[in-house]
Amino acid sequence: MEFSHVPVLLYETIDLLKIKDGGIYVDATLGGGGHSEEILKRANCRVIGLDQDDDALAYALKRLTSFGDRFIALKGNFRQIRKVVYQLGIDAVDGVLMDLGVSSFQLDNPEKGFSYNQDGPLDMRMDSKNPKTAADVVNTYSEKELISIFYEYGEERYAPQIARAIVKRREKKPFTTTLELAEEIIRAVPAKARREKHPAKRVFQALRIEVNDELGSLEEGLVGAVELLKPGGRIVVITFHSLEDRLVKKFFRREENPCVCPKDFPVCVCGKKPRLKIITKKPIIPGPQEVEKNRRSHSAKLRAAEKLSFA
Ligand SMILES: C[S@@+](CC[C@H](N)C(=O)[O-])C[C@H]1O[C@@H](n2cnc3c(N)ncnc32)[C@H](O)[C@@H]1O
Repeated sequence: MEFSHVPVLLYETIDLLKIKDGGIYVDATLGGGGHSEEILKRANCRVIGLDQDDDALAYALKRLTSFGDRFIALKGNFRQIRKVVYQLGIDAVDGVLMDLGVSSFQLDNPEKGFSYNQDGPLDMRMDSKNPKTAADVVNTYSEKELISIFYEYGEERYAPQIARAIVKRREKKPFTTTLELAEEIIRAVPAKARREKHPAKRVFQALRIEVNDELGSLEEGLVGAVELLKPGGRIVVITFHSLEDRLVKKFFRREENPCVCPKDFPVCVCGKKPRLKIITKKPIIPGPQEVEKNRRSHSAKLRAAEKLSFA
């Protein structure tokens, strides 16, 4: 299958990273290498590209081979960003980029099991070594657990109806494919919900987040990234749904203003020092032209912060 992915908010991202000669940058979500390529073109710098998907790594390696040893591709989860970079003998970097979620290549490849429009195995693992698939979640989690992940990770209002239908159906035959599940969800929701977005959209998002522990990885990845940054180094994060964006916003705010002393204390006694300065007071979003050219960019939000010199 042809690898196709249009990088989102490309020039905004590269400008915010302040790419410079001699700099070292981590593209923690390498994907098709679109952002990495632009970083490498911008200055005589180095890029460490990280991805947990073998197919993405293979494609990006081929695409960026002309940059020689300025580009290194590594397999790994960005929750271990520090460990992976330290293993290269590098103890600090000038910038980190996280362009979250899955690429168009992953979404459009039915074999990966992310699509509710095309049939494929109910998989959804970005890392094929991950032992848990979406089928495992759907066929083994209790009804209560399914309701909870559909509510929490999918913000799905019909979570109880959908979980009930899944549990009833799997008693007869476990789910194995994406369309089996999508069709069951369509049957489970009221008719009016079938007229708006695809009724399976939110449940598929929830399952993907659960299978890949996306929010847990993000929390750990952000902590690791900040520790890895040099003073003055920047972190840029592009999110695609409100759960991710909220997490990044809160993390940046906590790092900018970490004091936990009661408000009426005249001076800070908790000793927590700020480590970041937020660069984007409001998130940057794609303009209408970008959204028109690339529909998948419509929900993107970019936030950036800089590591403080004394942090
Ligand atoms: C939106 S795509 C990135 C696209 C890329 N910026 C480009 O221009 O082609 C996200 C990529 O990050 C990878 N990914 C998502 N979460 C990850 C994680 N926790 N650790 C490593 N890679 C991750 C996915 O496998 C996917 O290839």
